[in-house]
Amino acid sequence: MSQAKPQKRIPATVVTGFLGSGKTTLINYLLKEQRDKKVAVIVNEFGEIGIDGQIVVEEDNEQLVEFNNGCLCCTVRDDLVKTLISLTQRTELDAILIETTGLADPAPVASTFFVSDEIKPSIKLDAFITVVDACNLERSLAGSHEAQEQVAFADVILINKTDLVDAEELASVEQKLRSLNPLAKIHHTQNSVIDPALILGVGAFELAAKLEVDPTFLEDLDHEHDAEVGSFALSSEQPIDINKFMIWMNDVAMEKGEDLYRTKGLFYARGFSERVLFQSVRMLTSMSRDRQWKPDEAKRSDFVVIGRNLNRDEFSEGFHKCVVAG
Ligand SMILES: Nc1nc2c(ncn2[C@@H]2O[C@H](COP(=O)(O)OP(=O)(O)OP(=O)(O)O)[C@@H](O)[C@H]2O)c(=O)[nH]1
Repeated sequence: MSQAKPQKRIPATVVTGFLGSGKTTLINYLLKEQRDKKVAVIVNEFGEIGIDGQIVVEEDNEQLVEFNNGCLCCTVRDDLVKTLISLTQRTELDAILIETTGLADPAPVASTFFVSDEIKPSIKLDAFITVVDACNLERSLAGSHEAQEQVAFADVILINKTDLVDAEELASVEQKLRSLNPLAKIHHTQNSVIDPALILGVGAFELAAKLEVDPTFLEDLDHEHDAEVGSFALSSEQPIDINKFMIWMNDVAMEKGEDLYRTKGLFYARGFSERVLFQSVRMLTSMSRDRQWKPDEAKRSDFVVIGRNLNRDEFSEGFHKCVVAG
């Protein structure tokens, strides 16, 4: 009897970053480097004419380009879902790249992948890549909420235009980014040149991979800084009542959705033989079973919270109320 072939889920990579940071340069570079692959590109721009789309098309007609006029984060999320569905039906794709406008709020784009049952079986959000202009980071962050969110949401950050800053400035840019997003992988680039393997097919949920390599990774995560956007980690070695946690976090997400950008956690949950993965994007929360705990592994829960003006003590209190009393 022949077995049904499991459906391959196409990885989708969202490229975000502030105006002029080097997103189109990156997409073009990736297309050139991936000539042997079938890659679809969705370019999202304000305005009637898709300039970036025209720049991206180049001469290679193996690759598909779709346009959305308007901003992905506000008006055209339905269009994004429709475009993604049509892409999966049209051809066997190896990857999808989505370039957002420099002014995009990343949360609604991310949430598209969480909420749409139509695209979930065939497309997976692989990673959020945020391209940062090393020369203009401070200015962009100061002037734009979206720029802060793009950094806070990133799974991978490219500090681009390194040719325009000296080593000291570069170190300070990196420190600033780290304080806003301690989880993201950071790479330095010039003209967005990077090994595609470092940004494509990396898996959006970086926390699990990082903890495999370094279980103490989250221990130094608390940062004291003035920025409105920040992050902290909460941990416990005692089991968590995951139902209680979900109820609490759903309430918190509803109440603070505007300021709670993103959370990610791996939990030692009572009654589960697997690690439990929880993440949220603004008001949307999701939970799933991860791999089995290994026999020699110390069970623990680590939960990372990224957002604006969040009170760590309040979160810590709520979190520790979900710890099962020993
Ligand atoms: N000096 C320097 N210029 C760069 C680098 N990377 C990109 N640029 C230039 O920066 C400008 C903007 O690059 P784009 O790739 O169009 O930036 P973008 O993020 O797509 O811009 P928007 O679509 O406006 O948001 C272009 O003129 C690029 O050639 C770099 O590493 N160094």
